Amino acid sequence: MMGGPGGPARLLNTETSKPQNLGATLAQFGHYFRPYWLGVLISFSMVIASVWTQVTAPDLIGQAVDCYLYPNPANCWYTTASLTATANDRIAGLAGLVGLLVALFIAGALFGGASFYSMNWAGQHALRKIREDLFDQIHRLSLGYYAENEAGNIMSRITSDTDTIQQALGFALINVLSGALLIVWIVIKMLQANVVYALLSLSVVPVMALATVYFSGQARRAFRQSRREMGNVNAGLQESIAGVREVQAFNREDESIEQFRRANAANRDANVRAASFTTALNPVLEALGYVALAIVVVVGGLSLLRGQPLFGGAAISLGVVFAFLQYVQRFNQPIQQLAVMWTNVQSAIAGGERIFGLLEIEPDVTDKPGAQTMPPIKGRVVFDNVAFSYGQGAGTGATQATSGTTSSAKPQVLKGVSFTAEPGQMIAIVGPTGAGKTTIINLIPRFYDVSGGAVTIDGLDVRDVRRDSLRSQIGIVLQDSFLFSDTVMNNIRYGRLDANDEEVIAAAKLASADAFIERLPDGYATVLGERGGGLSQGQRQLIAIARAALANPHILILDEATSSVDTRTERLIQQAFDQLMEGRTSFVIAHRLSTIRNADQVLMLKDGQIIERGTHNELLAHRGAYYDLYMSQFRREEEPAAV
Ligand SMILES: Nc1ncnc2c1ncn2[C@@H]1O[C@H](COP(=O)(O)OP(=O)(O)OP(=O)(O)O)[C@@H](O)[C@H]1O
Repeated sequence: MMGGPGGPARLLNTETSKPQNLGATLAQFGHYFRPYWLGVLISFSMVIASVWTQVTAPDLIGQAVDCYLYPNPANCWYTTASLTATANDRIAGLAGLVGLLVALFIAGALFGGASFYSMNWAGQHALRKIREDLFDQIHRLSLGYYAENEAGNIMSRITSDTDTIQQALGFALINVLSGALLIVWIVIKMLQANVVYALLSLSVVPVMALATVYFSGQARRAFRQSRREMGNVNAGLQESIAGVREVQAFNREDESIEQFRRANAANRDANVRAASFTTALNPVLEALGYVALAIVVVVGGLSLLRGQPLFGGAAISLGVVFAFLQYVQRFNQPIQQLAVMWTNVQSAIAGGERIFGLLEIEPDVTDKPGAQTMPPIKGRVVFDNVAFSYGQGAGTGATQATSGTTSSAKPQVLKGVSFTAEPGQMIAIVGPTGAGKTTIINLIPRFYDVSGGAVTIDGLDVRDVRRDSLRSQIGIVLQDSFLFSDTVMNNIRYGRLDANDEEVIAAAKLASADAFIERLPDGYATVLGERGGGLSQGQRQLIAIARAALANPHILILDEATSSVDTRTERLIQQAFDQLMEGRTSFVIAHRLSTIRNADQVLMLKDGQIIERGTHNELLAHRGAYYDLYMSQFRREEEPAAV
């Protein structure tokens, strides 16, 4: 639950101590942009062209003054017009220059538009690939990863972090690039025009830079915090929705709402903080911009009035003062933009870091290079001295590495488990809660890898075969199998996607699910609610059995429901299980006496070890732990039969 031990607080730490490697993150972005290099190249070229129009315009405005309005041949390079040119000639020349300026502005706007368009094109393509890779990675990560990381946080990476990147690629990056280029280019132009005047005009720049670094640094920190809090808000939301039954059953609505409110308030505070820094920067830079303008006017005006340059250096013309006014004005705008947009780019980089961090996690269960395809399974399953502890794989290890915690020795959940299931046998696994029953069945389809020993099927170690070829031959029916919000037909078809309607219905009949499905409002076309809402638990299990039957697996794994369903449904489920298990090697976490009686072998598990094994009758005769379990748990089931 939110705020509980090992909950979002742990993730918050994970994020805080994560190394921030700008170079590596940029390299990753580069990797995704490489296929769209042409779009990026066009975009960058358009940025250069657009900035060129912006630095050329002040020159032309200066020339309008020096050549036509207040002619000064020494500074007029645009035309050979002399001081004696008539007013009409000067007006005509000025009109031509204005026409050129208009053309320059139009070209600048077109270049600017083209740069945004091509960057967006490349960005959207790269982002699509990033999303696809994320989605693939979600499926590659092992169950161990999901046991340690909240779904809400993972969703936040996929949705809000990619959104941040999208915004940055959409406009912030181009603004930052063109702003930076414009500033450098203007500085060079100013220095070329008049070094002393340029240095005086630029004297506020260090103050601007300091203000920018301070405010954007603070904003970046606040943005980071805000994104982390957003992850917590999402995790809380997701948990509350998924666990709504428990929340209501235990009257924990107030606590749940309060915890959510706290995470939400922390997110709000972080956002307000981020906003206050980004908005405070603008007025500060604007004020400094006016100071720069005042310096240009005062220094330029005094030099012109005195007819000699102040502080030495080359003489200044009125055209140069006009050009400098333009330069300084143009200079202010991108510096403000740069600072604000840079925080956007920074938050995108931070989002990228988190996304690439997720993409870089090596799943702890992967196919070996050159792993072979599992041949059709005959069904001999051997556990050979299997040991297992949770949280030892590479994927979960990576999480620990990023959280900075040292991995302590994990308790062994299975110790020296050995047994053999012959083809077609039914193995019932019994034992107290937490004994390791689920863990054993999780090792057969290789949801986790053993820490010691080996699990082999028909003599092949499950680690040596491709997981898809292994899992496609194993059917699993859990107590609460996941049903999708789709039709009943498609939910069953999930077991084998190429099955036709007749095959689906045949599987439903085998699972004794056909009768109740036919009674649903739209029969097989009935759309189920999320997680199979609208159906009883027994009905959901019957659909899950039909799904497994359709897959026609060689090995079956069944987790019998502990909660009681009505006797009729119970009988149906039992029949369905029996039908399904026929001729297949089956492993059943057994909660019903009838299942255990039918089992070829009963494995009695305690604290991760098999403490007794044999058939039901053999174990009863042994009068050990199984006998005690039988007396306390199963005897009741037998009594009515005995009457
Ligand atoms: N993902 C996990 N990470 C860490 N420990 C786990 C994880 N899953 C289970 N465990 C621990 O492993 C032990 C065995 O759990 P397992 O689920 O196999 O027991 P079980 O016999 O199936 O219990 P039950 O009958 O209650 O389902 C327990 O102590 C449990 O706390």
